[in-house]
Amino acid sequence: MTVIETRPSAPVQMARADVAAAVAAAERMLAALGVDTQAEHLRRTAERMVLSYGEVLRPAPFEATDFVNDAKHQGFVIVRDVAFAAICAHHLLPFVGSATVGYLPGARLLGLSKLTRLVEHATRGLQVQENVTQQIADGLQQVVPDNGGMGVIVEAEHLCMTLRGAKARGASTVTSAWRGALARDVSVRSEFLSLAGRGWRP
Ligand SMILES: Nc1nc2c(ncn2[C@@H]2O[C@H](COP(=O)(O)OP(=O)(O)OP(=O)(O)O)[C@@H](O)[C@H]2O)c(=O)[nH]1
Ligand SMILES: [Zn+2]
Repeated sequence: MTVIETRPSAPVQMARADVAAAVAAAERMLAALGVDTQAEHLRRTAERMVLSYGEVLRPAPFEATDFVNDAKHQGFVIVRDVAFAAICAHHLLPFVGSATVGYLPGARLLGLSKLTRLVEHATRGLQVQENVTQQIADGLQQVVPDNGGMGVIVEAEHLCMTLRGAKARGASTVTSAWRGALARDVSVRSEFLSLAGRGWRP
């Protein structure tokens, strides 16, 4: 069993964060934006901001329980539509969506919930969607190294693109990662897409 630790490169580590300094800075930022930080609803907002970011940015380690593949299952194992919310590295606004993650097992099977935990783990930190997609695939490779191939599809709405800026309401971004047989063989990839329920999409 592999323990997936906090990524050493995770940009935010609250253990190292100076919460008091962050609250003071957030207070100053709100005041500089013209916010009345003494109004009743806003008095503790700087502190809540800092604690909220601390909570959503830090990946929690987990144990990737695996089992012997005693039935010698050779078909795909796919968990579809794992919902997530992440924070974008460029604007610190959320991007919200879902991931579909699957692999062709070898001698070991991964506990199904661990596929969803890989998604949760990859969506902590200040992130961009392409990195989330690759990190889910990298994590899966780490916990089931003898897999025959894997596929990851991530779809999300970026609030930095829909709430502000381009205001592209309804636009979603799709990213994919293919490894092993799925990278080599278009028919294996097509089977994954059809099982993932995305065969009808470009
Ligand atoms: N590749 C990639 N880009 C992202 C992601 N999240 C946000 N961005 C983009 O990061 C870019 C930042 O561009 P800038 O021109 O520096 O920022 P900006 O002036 O706020 O740009 P606009 O959003 O176009 O108003 C924007 O095009 C965002 O859409 C992501 O997950 N992946
Ligand atoms: Zn953004």
